Amino acid sequence: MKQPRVGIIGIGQSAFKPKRDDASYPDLVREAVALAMQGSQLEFDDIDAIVYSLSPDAMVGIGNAERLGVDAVGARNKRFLRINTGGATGISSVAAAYYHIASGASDVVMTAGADKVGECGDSQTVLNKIWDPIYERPLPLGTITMLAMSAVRYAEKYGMTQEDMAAVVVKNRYHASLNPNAHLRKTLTVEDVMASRMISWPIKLMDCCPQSSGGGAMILASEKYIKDRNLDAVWITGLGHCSESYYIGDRMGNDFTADHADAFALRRAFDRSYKMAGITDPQKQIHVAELYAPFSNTEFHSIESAGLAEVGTSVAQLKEGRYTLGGDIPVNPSGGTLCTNAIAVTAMIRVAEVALQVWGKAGAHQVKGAKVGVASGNGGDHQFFGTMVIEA
Ligand SMILES: CC(=O)SCCNC(=O)CCNC(=O)[C@H](O)C(C)(C)COP(=O)(O)OP(=O)(O)OC[C@H]1O[C@@H](n2cnc3c(N)ncnc32)[C@H](O)[C@@H]1OP(=O)(O)O
Repeated sequence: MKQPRVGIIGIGQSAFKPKRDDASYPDLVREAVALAMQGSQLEFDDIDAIVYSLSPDAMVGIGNAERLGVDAVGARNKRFLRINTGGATGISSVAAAYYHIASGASDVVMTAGADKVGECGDSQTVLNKIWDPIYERPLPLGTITMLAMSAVRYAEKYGMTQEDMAAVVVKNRYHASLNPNAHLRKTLTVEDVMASRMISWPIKLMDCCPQSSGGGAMILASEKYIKDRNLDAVWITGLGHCSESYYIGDRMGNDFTADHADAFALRRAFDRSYKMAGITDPQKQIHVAELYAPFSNTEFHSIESAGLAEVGTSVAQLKEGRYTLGGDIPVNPSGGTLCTNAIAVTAMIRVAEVALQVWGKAGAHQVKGAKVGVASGNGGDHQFFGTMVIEA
């Protein structure tokens, strides 16, 4: 039986900034919701259910902040569900909205959220609390030290250098310079990145994503609803998830369950969404990718997990320009997570940006002729992964 499709009919995203002193947390959610509503030709009463995208709420400084979100999204008397899979929260939320519709429970679902990472004090101190208090927290682990270990391992296995990592930053900053919503928009050279201060070897300041504040929202609807009203839409044709062990110590060494260099669980999530979408040769069938990569080194294993390069070959291909706008398969044409990271909605923005690309609405960072794209999200201690194929 042919599965009914789920379409994306509205997208709203803030201009992401280091701080949004002008807007409270629910104001930021509302800002994105209003933008998504504007694009969708719908009224609030048309929305059946809300999926609320909220990762660890210590970032926004309000415990169980989804309670505040109910009014911000107009959810009174509606179905309401909070999702949290760390950095993957945004793509998990779009997936939960998809499942509401695919199950037949709802016709029109909104997913929305916001984050104020730039206003949380010190994200690394907050994020350290996600690790086991006895075995891993005291190392000390933060997202940067965790993914620095991944960088060391990837460099050891495949020969990546710090200059190669810098080349990812140069590409993404160029892309972000074309995206008015991106947080870090200044273009850089490899030398600029190399000269920036060391944070956790080999990751330097410019190899890091920033701490961003802003909101995101998307509206999804059933194929029947869209066709009956002759609405404009792009389509989610594949989605996949996979999770990994909590203990990162179990992902290293000679007897590993999964090597921290390679993001095997992410690869499985891509395989699942490609199978559903009928993608058999991603390098030929995917025109654009928005891959969740918060630190420069992680873009390489994300590209390889997405099947856009053989394992260990993405460094060379990136340097040849294959993933830059104008190249064969542009990766993160929005500037990606490396230039903007409001954690609760970052993975939603990956999906939204791919949707805008295949819709032909991405503005100055549009990939010419893009009709099929893929998005991903990573969260927890590199533990939860989600992927999605979007088609025009
Ligand atoms: C699943 C996931 O998403 S994992 C990722 C989750 N997110 C994170 O882990 C956030 C990672 N980033 C950070 O923690 C911080 O940005 C850090 C540690 C890299 C830097 O923070 P700090 O040392 O406190 O820098 P601080 O905020 O004081 O800023 C100092 C300067 O560096 C700049 N800066 C801060 N972060 C970055 C960055 N990532 N890249 C480039 N410049 C930056 C600031 O704009 C500021 O510039 P200015 O002096 O010209 O105004």
